[in-house]
Amino acid sequence: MRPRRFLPTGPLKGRIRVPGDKSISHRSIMLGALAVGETKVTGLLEGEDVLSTAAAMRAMGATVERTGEGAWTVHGVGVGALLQPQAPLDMGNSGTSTRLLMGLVASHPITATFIGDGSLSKRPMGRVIDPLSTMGASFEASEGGRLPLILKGASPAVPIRYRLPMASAQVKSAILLAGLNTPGITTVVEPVPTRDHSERMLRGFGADLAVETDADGARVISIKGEAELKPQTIEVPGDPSSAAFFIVAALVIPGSEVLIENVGLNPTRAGIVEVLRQMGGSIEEVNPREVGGEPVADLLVKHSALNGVEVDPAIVPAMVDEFPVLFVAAALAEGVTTTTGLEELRVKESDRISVMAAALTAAGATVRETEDGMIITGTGGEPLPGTEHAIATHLDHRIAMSMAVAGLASRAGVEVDDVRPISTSFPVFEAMLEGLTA
Ligand SMILES: O=C(O)C1=C[C@@H](OP(=O)(O)O)[C@@H](O)[C@H](O)C1
Ligand SMILES: C=C(OP(=O)(O)O)C(=O)O
Repeated sequence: MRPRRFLPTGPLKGRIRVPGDKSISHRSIMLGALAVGETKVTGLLEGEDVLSTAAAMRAMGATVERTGEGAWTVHGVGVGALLQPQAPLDMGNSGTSTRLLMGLVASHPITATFIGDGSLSKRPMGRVIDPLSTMGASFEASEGGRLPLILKGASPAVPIRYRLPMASAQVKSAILLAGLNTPGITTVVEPVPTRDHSERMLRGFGADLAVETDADGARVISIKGEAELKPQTIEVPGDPSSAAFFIVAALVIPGSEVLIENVGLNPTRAGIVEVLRQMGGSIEEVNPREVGGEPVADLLVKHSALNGVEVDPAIVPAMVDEFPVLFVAAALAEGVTTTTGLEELRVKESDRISVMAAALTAAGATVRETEDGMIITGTGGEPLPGTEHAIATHLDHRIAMSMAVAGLASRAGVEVDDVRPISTSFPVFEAMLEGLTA
């Protein structure tokens, strides 16, 4: 464990460029590994989660190489040609790697064992085991459908039409990726839209994928199997989930003004910007453009007096990973912030409702945990008192970074028990913070 106390700071000033989007980075390597020929990726996130995906694709036959900072090449094997891995696939802390790769393996004639760290081994995999079993894959999972698990792929797999029982881009993507090597048409019905990077990128790689809206307003996504993917050149935009920590820090620390360059603003991801603006946050989009088929802008963020809001549960999937840091913003706002519809937060790297409620309480904030959310009464801009003892982050990078931001806006600082998990998604977080406070 590497504990650290994040101390109160003066204004954040300067410009930063956050690392590449984690979701797009995972998918760049996976799809590159299924295309015959050379895929070139720039701006790849070199976090541990993405490195787990890279190692797994190597173990299944692809050549995945780093050629420079964030610059990678992938030589793929072709859809249907993944090789039998010779050792268990270690997914580390990464739910996305695990669930998406389970989809890929499910329709290949190979068997793979998936293992992970203490956090990942507690997370539910039944949500992908169910649809992938219907497609013909078989599973030997640990109790409750958890890792470690052994997955035997089906060849040929059977196409399905599956209605998502929860809002999850990982489950959607697992089924679509399984559909790539399944004869016929595989369909996912998505009542609540979630991040659409898989759809955009599968199309970009040449898969035959259609998206329609049914009579009830659900998205119906169909992919034609036995696809042939063509290698691509991909520029990965900056990760809005990483930018969120610095957006909130700049908003809550008096005198701050920060320009965050190259932030991905795909509408299925940008909910945090919308909610912080509703709270009164000054976030200006400078130089809007397209990068890698995704909308991107530089964000100019200035310290603002924030007000509590009632967050519309319909926006939850578009900011599902940003709630921990939103709770911090709410704890420093004027008035009450209410969040509902957050049940999915309980099955992330930690139970992000309970863990953040405990951490913010320890830092002196006024919060009440509910079954599906949190009600927070803010300080009206006064710093939080801070923590006496280290708060428990439970191997959850987003808890560590959110409470780091809370520490910057506190009187005594906030101590987190372990900052190592930060490198799963944002290895340069501490260095960037230093740069802005120097
Ligand atoms: O598809 C993806 O890349 C992701 C989907 C989300 O998970 P769920 O699908 O479990 O909501 C998100 O929390 C995760 O960080 C990345
Ligand atoms: C939930 C997250 O990631 P994953 O599910 O890939 O572990 C996250 O990064 O916040």
